[in-house]
Amino acid sequence: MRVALGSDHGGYELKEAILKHLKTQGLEVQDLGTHSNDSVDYPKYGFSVGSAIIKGEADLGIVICGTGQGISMAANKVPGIRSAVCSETFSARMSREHNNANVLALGARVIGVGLALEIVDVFLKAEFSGGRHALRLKLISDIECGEKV
Ligand SMILES: O=C(CO)[C@H](O)[C@H](O)COP(=O)(O)O
Repeated sequence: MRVALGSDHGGYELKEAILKHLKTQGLEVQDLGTHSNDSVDYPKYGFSVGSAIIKGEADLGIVICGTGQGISMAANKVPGIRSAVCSETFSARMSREHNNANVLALGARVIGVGLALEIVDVFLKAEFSGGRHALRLKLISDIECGEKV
């Protein structure tokens, strides 16, 4: 599995911990920045991760900022991206099983590293259930195309 990672300065240290964690699991990880604690603008990193997935360069993405909210909003503006902010493992699993989320968003100022790594593991392991959920995702996609649902 190929995973794209991105964060702003608020998420930089957690991104580094996740990068190390995923590499020890033998996953192919693309680090799209940021690369220091210097202040940057999170939309750029949400866009980079979302674009990598849509271009087929990564299977799933993980984005991190202070709260996870802003970078998730930015990633969700890339058509085809379904980014879910998760602060516990249940939502992380359901975001894959029911919503086929392709990006996990974390708030480095919200949760600690230990919980974040557990959430990452659950998210990457879970699989989309399909069935009735696929129809609902089609409706989300219709909204994205400007259709009324
Ligand atoms: O959480 C975030 C966006 O949702 C950002 O990380 C946060 O807004 C950055 O704040 P500051 O510039 O004060 O470090």
